[in-house]
Amino acid sequence: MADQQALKVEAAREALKFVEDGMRLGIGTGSTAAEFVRLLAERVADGLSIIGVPTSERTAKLCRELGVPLTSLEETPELDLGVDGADEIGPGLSLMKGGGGALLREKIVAAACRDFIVIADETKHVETLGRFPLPIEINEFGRGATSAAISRAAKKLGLSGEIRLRERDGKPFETDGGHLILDASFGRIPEPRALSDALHAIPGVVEHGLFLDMAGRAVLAGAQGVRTIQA
Ligand SMILES: O=C(CO)[C@H](O)[C@H](O)COP(=O)(O)O
Repeated sequence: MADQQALKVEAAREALKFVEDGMRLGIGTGSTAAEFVRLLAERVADGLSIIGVPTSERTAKLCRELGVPLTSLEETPELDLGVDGADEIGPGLSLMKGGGGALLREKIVAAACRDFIVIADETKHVETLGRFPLPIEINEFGRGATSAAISRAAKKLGLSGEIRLRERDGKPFETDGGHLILDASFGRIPEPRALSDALHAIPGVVEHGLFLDMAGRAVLAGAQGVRTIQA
């Protein structure tokens, strides 16, 4: 089996072909997006002129270290192309994201992009979303009530499972925006749009990791090579 990190590099390399001189880019978070940043930095060092909005403090740090010029959505509210990884890629290029905890900024940046490409190794391509727990970013205040409301809303859609507060080093994981993350192990999510709408209706839910109708293309790298799927 091809090395997974090498496949991430191949997907990132393919996505780089869509980057043109002068573009304003949304730059994703995670190990696959980091490979994209590394390759992008090489092109920038060779003279490519781009400007990027990072989707996390982690990505911003990597970009600064490698000399990728950055801007913000305040200075540059409209972007040409976003490139980011995903935890799962399902039917119609529906995505599950947020494994790295950056889902809120990732979604804001993706929504600001005219075109959005998701890059991944083939193992992320699934028939139905839900193998991976769904990350739900919530406000700290009232987190117990928010979690209970999520559970009730999910049940109405026939979904159930453990909803667990994400922790790091024994403490609640805090996002770049100062929020918390619940990881909801609902299992298969046959109707992600209905779940997305139900979650958005709950006070205390800041955002969730279902990215629907956002990706225009998926670049998937597997042992047989790299393929691109259009939405
Ligand atoms: O959504 C994300 C971070 O919030 C990542 O894109 C997702 O978790 C995939 O990460 P990786 O490329 O490391 O597998």
